[in-house]
Order: sequence, then structure tokens, then C-alpha cells
Amino acid sequence: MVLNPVIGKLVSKRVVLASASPRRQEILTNVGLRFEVVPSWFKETLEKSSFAAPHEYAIETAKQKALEVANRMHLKHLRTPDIVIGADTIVTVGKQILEKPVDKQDAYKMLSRLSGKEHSVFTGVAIVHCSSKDNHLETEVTDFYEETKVKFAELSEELLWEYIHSGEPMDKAGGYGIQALGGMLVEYVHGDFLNVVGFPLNHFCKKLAELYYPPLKHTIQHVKHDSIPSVETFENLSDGESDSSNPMQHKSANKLERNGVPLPGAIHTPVNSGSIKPVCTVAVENQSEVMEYPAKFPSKIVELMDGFRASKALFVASKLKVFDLLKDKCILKAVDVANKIEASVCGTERLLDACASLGLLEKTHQGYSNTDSANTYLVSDREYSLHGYIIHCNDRLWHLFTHLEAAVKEGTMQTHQAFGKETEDLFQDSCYHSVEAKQRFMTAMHNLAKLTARDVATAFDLSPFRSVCDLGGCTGVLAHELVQKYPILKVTVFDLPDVIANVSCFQPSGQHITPVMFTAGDFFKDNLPEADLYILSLILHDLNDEKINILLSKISGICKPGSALLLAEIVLDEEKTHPPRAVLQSLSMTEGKQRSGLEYKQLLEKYGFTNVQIKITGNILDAILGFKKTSAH
Ligand SMILES: O=c1[nH]cc([C@@H]2O[C@H](COP(=O)(O)OP(=O)(O)OP(=O)(O)O)[C@@H](O)[C@H]2O)c(=O)[nH]1
Repeated sequence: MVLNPVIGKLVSKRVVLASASPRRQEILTNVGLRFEVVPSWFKETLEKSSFAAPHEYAIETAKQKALEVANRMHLKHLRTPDIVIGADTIVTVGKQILEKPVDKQDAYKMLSRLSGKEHSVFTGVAIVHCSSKDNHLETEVTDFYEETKVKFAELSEELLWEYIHSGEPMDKAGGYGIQALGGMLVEYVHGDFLNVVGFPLNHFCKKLAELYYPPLKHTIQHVKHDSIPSVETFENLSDGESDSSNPMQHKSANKLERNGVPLPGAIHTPVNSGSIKPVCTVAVENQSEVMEYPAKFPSKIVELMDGFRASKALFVASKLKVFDLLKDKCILKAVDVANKIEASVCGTERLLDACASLGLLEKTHQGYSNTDSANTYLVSDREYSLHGYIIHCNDRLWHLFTHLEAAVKEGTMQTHQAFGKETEDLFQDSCYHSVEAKQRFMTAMHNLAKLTARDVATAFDLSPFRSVCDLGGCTGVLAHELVQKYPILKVTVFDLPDVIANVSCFQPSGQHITPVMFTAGDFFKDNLPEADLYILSLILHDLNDEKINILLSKISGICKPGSALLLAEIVLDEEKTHPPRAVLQSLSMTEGKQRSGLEYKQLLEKYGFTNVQIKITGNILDAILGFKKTSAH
């Protein structure tokens, strides 16, 4: 899933591959790039001896291929493409450059030259960004090359001719196809295999990442050197002002020149890491013109506009149990999935393609299969499955959010409008109306808790405590994490009788598991079990001030000095705009609210807890710990 964000940057662009090579088309299609193919008419006749090094020849040929297509498309009054990609692959052995053989005799000469030796394969790539100004085509070229070393075994005459007669060598640089029969001739490959096949995909993605996500000073520590930026890096960058689908807005971070004149702030790097040399049809421009670029593409907004479609595709695929069908490496065609889920073939195919585009499924010519992440999180019976929670999002939250406008206008939860029931009845109905619904809701909560419990349990040093009571601790996931980390702790989970009656099937098995105690009760009405550490995980944000007052007064009342209260909640930043997950949750208009770190501190202090510490875990839930005032305070 690391490549997708870079490739995704090109989704809204008209991309043209200026190549007739089916291998290049396949390599780029396989990673989800959408493009048109317009083979170049540029004749590969540049004078090789005029280039100082073979890779310069490959780069120049790639560039001319791409520019020929860009110019032709522009002149023919076809819509000017946004990006044209050209490539050229050559083989060098000694000082000789080998391209595609012209006939069998030529192939024979090439292959015998390569027999028993190591040679280099260079692919030059040009990424041409096009724009049309006053009907003039303007182009900016980013180019680079990749070298791979390949060693051939000694080839007998018989083998050589048999291979040539197979027909494979004729349209391939150096007279062989490493991806097919030619692979049998190869002893080793040092470097990028796909570069030999005709397109250095990894270097291409790095180049795109450089263009579309140049490192910013404050994010540099996230970018692994010499690697495609991680998803985290992309998110960081795309969330901020730096986000742009127009790489030309990042000139100062790239090596940019216009008509050979370095732009202000341009950084120069060694030639072989690629260079951007704009090729313009207009005269040298002055600086103010140079700085004029089209408005940046609103990728974040487009992503948000499409977000609801993506969510619903995930919900429906989960509801139809598509990921269950494709578990355990099962590969199915759309028609087979359609039969099993009793849906139309055309609809199923569109849904499966949508899931593939979202990185939830993989699509090959054999059919569709789960990605690793779908296997772990979307198959309904997996340990960390989010299936139950996704169904809850689909069946409940989705409907609530369709009434968001009214919710905002009225400032109230729209349960009645969405479901014809009041909130309390609805919860009872949807989550507990049948054994199955109860089980599903508890599984959803249980699995979500498994994702967060460890980080909450280890947020602070809890070794001074001897007994813990997790109020509303449901199936006891956090309780079990605590006894695992602090085996001498006596941990009690206190929850409603309906919940406690169903916790047994969620308990871990094994001889060495320290038991957790479960006590049924209502923390608003009943006496709380004694403990020197109380926990409220994901409780306070759902309660109104009155209920908070009842609960915190009660806990504070039974806490002895030195005892503590641990909250697990999402802590908002002080502007209350981050993290978005919590801010968006607030839109449900529950009677409670999300709070910032300062607000949690003040809340705990109000009920006699001091020395409040907050730990932002980096997980979904953060942790807040406050100690009951000792008499010295
Ligand atoms: O092991 C392999 N080595 C090379 C290839 C294919 O060889 C050609 C290289 O030729 P060129 O770069 O000139 O590209 P063309 O096919 O002529 O297409 P253009 O329209 O882009 O000029 C290339 O197709 C490689 O894929 C191979 O398949 N295996």
C-alpha cells in the first residue's frame, strides 16, 4: 500500500504512455495507473557517439519519444495530455550499445556477444508535464535512468538458435526477454528486475514522490532515505498546505530550471539521479512569469468528496461477506462471487473493482483475492476483525450522518428522525435486541479494544497499584492486558448485567492466564467494587455533565488518597481540530463531548484528582491519569 498514494496523485490527470511496449503497459497497469497508450513515432536514430555515456543516450531517446507524442497530440488539437511518459531500454556490453535486433542474424550477434558475460541494462525514462498557454505547448521534463547488471550463462550454439527461432528476441533490447524464455539464459541479476523488462517502476515512483511530495523541513524525519515515502509521510504531507497534485508548485524542493536557467531556490544534484530540464516552445521568461502556476489541484477536497463512496463500498462488501469468501488465499472471479452472494454479476464486478481500487482486494487475471490487511481486519472471524464495527457503521452511524444537516441546525442527535426511535431504545434494540445482535456488538467492541488496550495499559507505570476496577470494561480486553503486564494486579471488570452475562466466550484460554473478575452492576446506581485504581475507558465522552457529575463524584468519594483514576479517551488538541476522528465523532451530537488535554485535566481536578498526566499514545485512544489528593495537598 505504499505505492498507491503516489500513483493516486495521477488519478485525476490525463496520463499518456508514449510506448508501444506491452511490457511497459503491463507494469504500469499492474500498479493501478490509468493511462492512454500513444506509441511514439520518434525514430531511435540519435548519434550514439555524441553521448558521453550510454545512459545519456537512453534518457535523450526516452525524452524525444515522449515529446514527439506530446507535440503530436497538441498539434492535432486533441486535448493536451497532462503527463506523457516515455522510456527507452538499451543493453551495453563493453562499449557497445545494443538495441532491438533487426533480424535473426543480428539477434545471433547480440546474444553471442552477451554469452558468459555480465552486461548492463539501462532504461531512460522521461516524465513530461504538459500545459497549453495561448495555444502554445509548454513542457517540463523530469528524466532519470536506472542501471541493472545481468550475467548470462555460456550459451551453446544449439541453445542460441533454438531461442532465436522462438521469435522472442526480436522486439527486445539486447535480443532477449528476461521475463520469459530469456530468463533461462540468466545467471544473475543485480538491481531492478523490472528495469530489464523495460520500466524501472521503483525509481519511477520515487521520482513521482519527489515531484508530488517534496520533503518539507518539519517532515524530513519521517522520510526514509532512498525509499519511497511511507504512507504516514504521505498523509502528513497531504494533510497540510504542502499538498499538491501539481508538482510544479514544489520547485524549490526539486532541481528545476526553465530554459536552462535555474529557478530561484533550485537545488542541484548529481546528473545520474535524474534532472528536470524544461523544454519550452517560448523564449526565456522573466521571474514573475516563472512563478505563475495554475492553482493547485484540490486533491484533499476531491478525496473528501469521494470519501462517502469509499466508505459505503467497504460497508457493502463487508455486509455481503465478500472478504469472508476470499479468505485463506481464495481467488474468485466476479461471476463466482456474484453467485455466492446472490447478487448481479455486473454489480458485483463493480464492487470488487472498487475494493481493489481502495487496496482492499487484489485483482489479477485469475480473479480477486483479499489483501493482507483485508485478511487481518475484514474477515469476520479473525482475531482483530473490524467486521462487526463496520456493520455498526453501516447500519447505525451511516443513517445518523445522513441527518447531519438537521443535527447541526438543531444541535441534537437525530436518532428519532433516522430510526423512528429514541437513543436509549435504539441502543437497546440495535445492540441487544437478539442474542446474535448482542454477540455482534460485543465482538465489535471487543476487537476494537484489542487494537487499543496494550497502548493504554502501558501508557503509565501502574506497578504501585494492587487492585484495579475497570468500569464499563465490557469483555475485559484492557483488564487482561493489565494482568499480563502486572501479574500481581487484582483486576475487576464492572459492567451491566446484560454484558457480564455474555463475556465468557471472549475470555482467553490457557493455563497461565491470570483470571480477571467480572461483577455485574450499574455504575450510576450500584456500589462500586473497591480498588486503588479505577478505569473509565471510552465512557466520559458519551455522558452529559449531569451523568459525569454523578459518576466522578462517586469514584472520587470512594477513592482513598493515593488512589487514581485512569481515563482512556481521544485527547483533542487545544484548538479542538485534531485528531479528525474525534472531531468527526462529535458530529453524532451525543449528549457528551470530546475534550482537550486541558479540559480533561480540569475535569479530574474538579473531582479531587491532582498531578494529572496525559499520554498521547499514537493509537486511537490516549490515556489520562490523575491521583486522588493526599491530605498534604
Ligand atoms: O528482458 C527484456 N528486455 C527488454 C524488453 C523489451 O525491449 C524493448 C526495448 O525497446 P525500446 O525501449 O525501444 O521500446 P519499444 O518496445 O520499441 O517501445 P517504445 O514504443 O517505447 O519505443 C521494450 O519493449 C522492453 O519491454 C523485454 O521485454 N524484456
